[in-house]
Amino acid sequence: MRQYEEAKAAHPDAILFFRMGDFYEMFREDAVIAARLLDITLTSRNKGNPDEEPMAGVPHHAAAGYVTRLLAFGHKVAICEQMADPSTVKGIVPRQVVRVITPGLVTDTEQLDARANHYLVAVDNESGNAERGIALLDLSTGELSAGMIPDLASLLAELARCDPREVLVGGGLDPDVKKGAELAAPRAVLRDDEPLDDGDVAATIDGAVAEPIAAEAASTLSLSARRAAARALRFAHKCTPGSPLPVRRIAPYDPTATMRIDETAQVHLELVRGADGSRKGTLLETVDATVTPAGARLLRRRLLSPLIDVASIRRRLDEVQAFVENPRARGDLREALARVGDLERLSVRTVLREATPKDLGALRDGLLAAPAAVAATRVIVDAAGGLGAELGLSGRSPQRSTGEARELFGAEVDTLPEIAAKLAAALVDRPPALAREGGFVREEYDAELGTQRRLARGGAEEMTKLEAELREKTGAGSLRIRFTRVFGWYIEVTKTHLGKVPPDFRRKQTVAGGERFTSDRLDELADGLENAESRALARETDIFEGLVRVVAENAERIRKLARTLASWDVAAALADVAHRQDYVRPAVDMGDALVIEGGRHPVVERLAAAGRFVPNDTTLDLGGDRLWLLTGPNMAGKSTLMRQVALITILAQAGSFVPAQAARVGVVDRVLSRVGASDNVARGESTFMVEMRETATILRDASRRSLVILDEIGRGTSTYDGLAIAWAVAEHLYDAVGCRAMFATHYHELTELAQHGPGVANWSVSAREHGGDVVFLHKLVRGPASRSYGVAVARLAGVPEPVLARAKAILATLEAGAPLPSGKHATMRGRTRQGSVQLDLFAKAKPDTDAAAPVLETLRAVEVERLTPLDALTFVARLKSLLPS
Ligand SMILES: Nc1ncnc2c1ncn2[C@@H]1O[C@H](COP(=O)(O)OP(=O)(O)OP(=O)(O)O)[C@@H](O)[C@H]1O
Repeated sequence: MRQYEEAKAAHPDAILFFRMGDFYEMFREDAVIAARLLDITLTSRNKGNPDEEPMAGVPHHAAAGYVTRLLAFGHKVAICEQMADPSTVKGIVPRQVVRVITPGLVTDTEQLDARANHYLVAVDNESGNAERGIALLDLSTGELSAGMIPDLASLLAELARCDPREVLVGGGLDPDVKKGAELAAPRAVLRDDEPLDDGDVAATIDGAVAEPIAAEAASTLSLSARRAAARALRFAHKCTPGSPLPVRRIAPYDPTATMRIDETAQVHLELVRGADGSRKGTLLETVDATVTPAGARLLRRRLLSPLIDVASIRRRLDEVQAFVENPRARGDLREALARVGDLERLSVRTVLREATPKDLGALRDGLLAAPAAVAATRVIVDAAGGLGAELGLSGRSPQRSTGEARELFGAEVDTLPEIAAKLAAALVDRPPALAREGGFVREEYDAELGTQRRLARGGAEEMTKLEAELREKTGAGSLRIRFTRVFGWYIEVTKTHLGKVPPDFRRKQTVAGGERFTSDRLDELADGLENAESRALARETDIFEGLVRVVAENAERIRKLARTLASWDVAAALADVAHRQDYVRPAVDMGDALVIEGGRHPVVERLAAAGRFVPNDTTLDLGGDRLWLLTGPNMAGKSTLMRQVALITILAQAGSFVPAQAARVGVVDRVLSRVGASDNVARGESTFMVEMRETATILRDASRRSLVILDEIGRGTSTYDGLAIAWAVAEHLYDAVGCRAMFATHYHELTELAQHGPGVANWSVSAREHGGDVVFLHKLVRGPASRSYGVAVARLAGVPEPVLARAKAILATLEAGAPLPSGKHATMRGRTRQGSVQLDLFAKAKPDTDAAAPVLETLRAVEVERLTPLDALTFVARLKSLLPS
């Protein structure tokens, strides 16, 4: 247990999987926790003795599944392995913790979602400022980026975007970060990180990786960013003590270089996760036709951080267009890529010395498929002279030159032919997942291996021959030569034939049906055979380690290839979607307009029956209509329309074609949205509180270049408050922010805002009533909605007829300005229509009105300290009497 004590002392916060033969055993508290969480039997070690203690175990070959479950509960798992074959060691087998698996540091392809990155995030807040350093590490792909985050809202947007499994916070977990992070990154385990001295930053970074990267990082990154990177690397390095981390650079991460999609907008727009947390019904699911895991991950990242640099966006669109125009190249490429697999993650596994023969086999298949992918893109380069015109509204039609196409698709792509050839020559067609049983290297690959295998095979044949010989010689028909792992080779003779056993047989064991023997000849053959087998296995292990080393040395080349293939995969996939779903290339510029002709909602159009989705034109333009007031009955399609505008913008800036007949997108820096009312019980806040908080964020963060989408602001409170807030918010967006905004509302009074100034436009989504039922046309028309059809929609929803009839009657009287059934006046709408109360919300606050003047005068004159309580009451009554009734 000394070894156990040592390993546990080094990793007190992890559950220790202590390898003993074919099992990983857990002891004490670890065993108790694991038994409870994994539903495995809790036993005890040294039962009945004073040092009896709890123990639980899992078979080593099934460990991955158990580890995954423990990680899901937020635990760390330390894997302590036997470092030598127990049969070759005298005394205690040396053991060592080779890996600590934590929720954020998973590299086993079986445990990872192939189509999403798996991040550990480190936040450095030691300065205590709102501006923090942030680092994003995906150990499974070896990517690390770091930068500065200006404020808490940006931090939460970033956490929501990358959906980390673990967040390290240096400088103390302040309650705001903790609360925000728990909501923005619900799957993450939050950890307080240890202190870090500024002087240790460079050494910590370089100590964790194979080749120094700290100096280069210092030239591009701020100290806080590097501190965050050092925290992530320090943590990861402690978890993979045996090998340097597969990180080759710290990529600068600049949140201002990409469109920020607010945490709430990500949720409301259902970009990558739907309401139920899955991919179902999301934008990602609709446009993700990638065929490689790395391509899927890249597309996901691109959708969550669209670009704002026009040239880069056009470059991506050029790639997509090239594949739209070359369906054959697209098809060939996708066919080749489908065989490529996950080169990125597999190469990282070789660097971490975690690769299995199966992984090497997959790498081989991927590398062998790469040249066909390159050849497919060559077709595009060759056809480049004749590439067509840019579509969309820009009116330009640039002819792409061969040079540009060559630049797009890389003049030279290194497909590592020598590594592919080596792996192809060495490995069998389908290598097994476990290295220790051998059988994955081709016999022809290595002379020594060939010799030993032949000897082993020869030995096995000799055994068969010997068995036949002995049977014949002794006349014992039931004589068998057998092998078991524990017992080795033996000759078994059943009871009936024992009399025929020759004298040179030596008895080894008595079993139920007979006796087991050995002989000199059998021993000699068995030795030869075992020797040959173990030599063959040793040789194979050497070859395997050599191959892993060679691949690891070339990991950076493989990753470069993987990145190229991933970006082609994304372009070809988007082209495929564009082709199938009839998307067009958007024109993207730095203008102020967002012009969509015949736009469709990418997700809703797929769910609608074929041909039933109604396209709509929308133009938001800082020089024209920039604030849309959208009215229309429930279920008319207001939310759908607004989301469609946001999604088309996001798709365009992510570099995708868009679901429209034509589109021009003047770059948007942020998409901010507040859609629908949702309770946030976790935050302990009411619907209205959440709504106002989100609205506050929008008003604070929106810039002139932002796109703001507000759906039914103010609905969570009383009508007057709600309308007043909605009105003021719309005004602020118009006057102070001056951005492009869409505002859907059921407050018909709000449509009067159109008189506020140029650029405020009323639109409505039309519906028709037909025999008491409402028919949704889903078509946008200029002007406010004429009425709201609430009662008709209620009928659609199955509200009983008597209730509907009563509602209709009340509505009619209200609209005529009559009081409520209780006798009191209630609605704003009725009175406004009659003109009896005109809302004058735009009027600036007026100075004291004439009516209030006597009240104020009286108030000013009173000497408060001379009033008795009774006087005070009388005084209030007098004040009241001075006010006009
Ligand atoms: N352009 C369209 N073409 C066809 N069907 C549409 C269209 N727009 C919306 N729909 C359908 O109408 C349904 C209701 O749309 P949506 O939720 O956008 O309405 P809404 O006006 O926002 O309603 P509410 O005011 O009740 O929130 C959608 O689920 C969709 O199926």
